[in-house]
Amino acid sequence: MQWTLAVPLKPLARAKSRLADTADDGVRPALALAFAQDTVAAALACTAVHDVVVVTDDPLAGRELAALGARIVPDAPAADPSDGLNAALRHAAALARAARPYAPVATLNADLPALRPDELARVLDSAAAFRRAFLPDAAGAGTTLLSAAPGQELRPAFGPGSRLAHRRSGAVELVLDDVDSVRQDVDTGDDLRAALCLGVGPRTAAAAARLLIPGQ
Ligand SMILES: Nc1nc2c(ncn2[C@@H]2O[C@H](COP(=O)(O)OP(=O)(O)OP(=O)(O)O)[C@@H](O)[C@H]2O)c(=O)[nH]1
Ligand SMILES: C=C(OP(=O)(O)O)C(=O)O
Repeated sequence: MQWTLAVPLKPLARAKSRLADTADDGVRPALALAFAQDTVAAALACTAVHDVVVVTDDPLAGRELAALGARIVPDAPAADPSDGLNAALRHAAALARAARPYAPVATLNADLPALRPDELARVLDSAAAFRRAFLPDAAGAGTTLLSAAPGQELRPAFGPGSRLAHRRSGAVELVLDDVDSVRQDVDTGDDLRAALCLGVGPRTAAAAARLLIPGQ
């Protein structure tokens, strides 16, 4: 099955605020961009992926991710600004549906710098059996991927506790071995160290080397 992926990315100056103790304001935007570049490059290299739509209002990230082959769309105006992420995802999913009505759609967070194309393919192949499905993040409370089969609404419920929210919404939780790279999002310094242990993409490796993280 050939999926369209919607990848949301917050403006870089505001992204990854929980990494402030690991990466200060001067370097965090570049680190957030590196995460997104490695995520999108791995997604585009996945055999199950037809195309990647990045939803972002950040001009630099838009240019860099378009250069990798992603389509860039701006965030939708959100009625509730605290729900900007879910509004952005509904907007991207609607655009994806308009372009490819019979294709399955999935969202993928932009902070998966260790993402491996083969592991993403396994997750998407499993998701294809369900109307809606999701993958919990490595920490266990969040979500890194939410999928919707053709004809199904995505109904994203990202935010704190989204694993439970997606489960309660009727989406099927995917329970898979050996897909750590799709689950390892990076919110904190510990997450970044865990991702480095899995093996990150080249842009994140270069950006993290500049942080001089112990143990690298
Ligand atoms: N387009 C868009 N993407 C968003 C928005 N809010 C969050 N995201 C993206 O959604 C994904 C999951 O968000 P988080 O893991 O909380 O990332 P974050 O908001 O950069 O991190 P914190 O500042 O630490 O909360 C990441 O890829 C973010 O860039 C938004 O309002 N618009
Ligand atoms: C927005 C989310 O990301 P995180 O929990 O990583 O902030 C989520 O998992 O729903």
